[in-house]
Amino acid sequence: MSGLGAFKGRWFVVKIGGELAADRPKLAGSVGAAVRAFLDAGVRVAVIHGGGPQATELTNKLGLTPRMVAGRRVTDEATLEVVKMTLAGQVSVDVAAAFRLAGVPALCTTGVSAGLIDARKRPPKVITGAGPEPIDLGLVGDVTDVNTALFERLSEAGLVPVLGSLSGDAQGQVFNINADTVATRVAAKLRAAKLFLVSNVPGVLADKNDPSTRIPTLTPAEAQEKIALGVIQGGMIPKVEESLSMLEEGIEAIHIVGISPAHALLGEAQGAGSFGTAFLRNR
Ligand SMILES: Nc1ncnc2c1ncn2[C@@H]1O[C@H](COP(=O)(O)OP(=O)(O)O)[C@@H](O)[C@H]1O
Ligand SMILES: CC(=O)N[C@@H](CCC(=O)OP(=O)(O)O)C(=O)O
Repeated sequence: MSGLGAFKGRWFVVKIGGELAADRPKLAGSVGAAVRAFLDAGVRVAVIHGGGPQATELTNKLGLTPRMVAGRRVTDEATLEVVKMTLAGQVSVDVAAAFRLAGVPALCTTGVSAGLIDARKRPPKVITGAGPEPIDLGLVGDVTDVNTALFERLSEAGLVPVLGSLSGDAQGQVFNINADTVATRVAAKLRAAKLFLVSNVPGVLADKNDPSTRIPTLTPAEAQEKIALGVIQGGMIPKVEESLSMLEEGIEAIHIVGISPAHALLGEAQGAGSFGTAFLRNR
């Protein structure tokens, strides 16, 4: 028995790092198969994907210079064009194809569509790991609202909403948002039973270069300490920070999990800390 039946009717939100979209059969056999199993158990699923590596690659090809600050992209007009081309283009179609392969009816779009994700420009902020001065990230947004009624309707129609992490406002402005951030906000608004951040690493590692050092569970205090000590760096910082903010909003289970082995996501859904890193409010 899978144990997933306990979550029937609840939402699972799954975030896929952009890097994972490149290998469609691998994505289908891991995340796709897990989402199929969630749906079969009556769990509602929403997926958010990134596309950071593809955006960086295209930025370089165009002779522009990518700039990341603590895992977030500084986004001027030209960079936003690149992010639109990659997230809403290449990555969206690759993810759609992988889900087709897995027999998952995914409707792939971005948070801009029908106001699924509403945002406003993020004001300059002091960013962890980037010095004491406030940083203006340009056309990067903060989520202001999630159209949960539309998520519900898509789910009731038998579809899995799959969103690239672009968002917009009613004035027609488009914003780039870190996909981990969008996934966290969507999970909170949907009151999701679980949020999974699926990445190229098996979880939070005590030594980021050694996959055998996965930490099965972390409390908020332990996670903050690992950021302060520099054990958690770069793209892992937004994942962990967003996870912690979500725990503060009262949601109990966030899991950072890898794409390998293929059954890691499904296994982690059935046993917290068995294949990834689970964030728990208390232990
Ligand atoms: N302690 C850590 N444990 C695991 N990964 C870490 C750690 N510190 C930094 N990282 C880096 O974070 C990366 C994952 O973040 P990121 O590349 O943004 O993933 P994604 O594109 O899936 O959102 C890993 O590839 C790794 O290089
Ligand atoms: C503001 C910001 O940083 N946006 C991200 C959105 C894509 C993303 O998060 O992609 P991954 O999940 O593959 O890292 C970016 O432009 O890279």
